[in-house]
Amino acid sequence: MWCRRLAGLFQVPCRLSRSTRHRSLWLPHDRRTVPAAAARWHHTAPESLKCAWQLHGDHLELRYANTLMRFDFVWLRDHCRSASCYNAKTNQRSLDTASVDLAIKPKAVRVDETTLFLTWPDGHVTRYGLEWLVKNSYEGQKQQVMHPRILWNTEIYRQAQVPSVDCQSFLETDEGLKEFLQNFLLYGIAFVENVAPTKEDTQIVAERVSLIRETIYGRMWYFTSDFSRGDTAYTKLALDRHTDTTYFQEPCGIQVFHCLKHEGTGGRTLLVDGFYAAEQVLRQAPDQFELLSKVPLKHEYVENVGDCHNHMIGVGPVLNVYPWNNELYLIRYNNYDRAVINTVPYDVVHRWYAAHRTLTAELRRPENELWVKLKPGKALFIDNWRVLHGREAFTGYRQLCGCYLTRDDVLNTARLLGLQA
Ligand SMILES: C[N+](C)(C)CCCC[C@H](N)C(=O)O
Ligand SMILES: O=C(O)CCC(=O)C(=O)O
Ligand SMILES: [Fe+2]
Repeated sequence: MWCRRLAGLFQVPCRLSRSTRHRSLWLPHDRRTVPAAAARWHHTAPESLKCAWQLHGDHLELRYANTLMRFDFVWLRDHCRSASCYNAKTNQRSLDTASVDLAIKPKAVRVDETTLFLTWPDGHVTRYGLEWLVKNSYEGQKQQVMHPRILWNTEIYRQAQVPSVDCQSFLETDEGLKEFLQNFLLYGIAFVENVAPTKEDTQIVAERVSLIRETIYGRMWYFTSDFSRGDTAYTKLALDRHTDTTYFQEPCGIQVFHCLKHEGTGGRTLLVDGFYAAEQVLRQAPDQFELLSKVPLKHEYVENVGDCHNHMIGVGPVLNVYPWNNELYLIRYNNYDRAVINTVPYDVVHRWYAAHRTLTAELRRPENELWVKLKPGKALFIDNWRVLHGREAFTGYRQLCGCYLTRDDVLNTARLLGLQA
């Protein structure tokens, strides 16, 4: 069980070609409403290959825009967009799904050039635009990614010459904010330049994008190497690449850093695209990728320093993928904060260590590392679900401020500006 390939990991999108072996089943067009018992192909126009459908005992099969879709009858009843089933003002379902007979079947089905019509046993009629069905069907979704991204190594990122946005245009124009967010969504990092080097100004910049996520570290935090908290971040030591708050059930979505002061040497910031590294693992060793996406483990934060007493535990795999299309959406990688592994039997744990090693080797390739020196005025936003950060050891006084953002609200802002997020 543990080692089974992810179903459809390499599956090509479910598109129907003309040479499909079902071809002989595609029967000529029939415009009449057909009783639900009919199990043969119907076309919307003679010879039309654009749209055809067939009723089966427990589902409707529909071919449209080169996509073969299968719809469960309860699904078709549940998503009815008629005024009594769906409130178009609030975009909310009014239908009580629990009142739908699980054995429901349409009494009659008809398809014209644009629309599917279903008549239910109680006489209720449901209509679906064929375009809507392609967009909203499982098969349609499977062919799409949720989040378009450009995976990068040092070379790819440098070649792309992604511009930083100027603070004024970021704060005052929608175009500035949109350009910033587009880069952030594509690369998982983005910079704002010419921010006044104070905590208050950093907060204004952060709040332009999202709500601040308050955590055990506060809302807006300052930190320096004073060991005021029981964590290596509050020292001058180097920090290897990691994502933050892996010990939360939902790790923070975005991290904002703004270096307010550094009088000394070292202290450069390291950035690595975790999804680029994970993709290399998927190519080289799909079984290892799968293991990393299936084996749940704990990360933990235990703190007892001064007045700070905290014990946080987060559970989840290193790689988190959407089950319907295997798209990676979250990497939890922090070897400092990884807890005792007690959720995995011994033979699996050994294979997990091997998989973790493969991923670590990719994450540590020098050609995947982006080193930047954060300076006062330059605020950095990091997608903490994707891009790992670290830092070089340093000397002297160094002060960083920043905050975490709630991911939902960053994506909300992006969608309102018309971006796919
Ligand atoms: C950013 N700030 C200094 C507030 C907190 C640092 C948290 C460090 C912790 N080891 C983690 O990786 O989550
Ligand atoms: O000091 C730094 O540059 C980053 C430290 C760190 O990893 C963190 O605060 O999350
Ligand atoms: Fe960190």
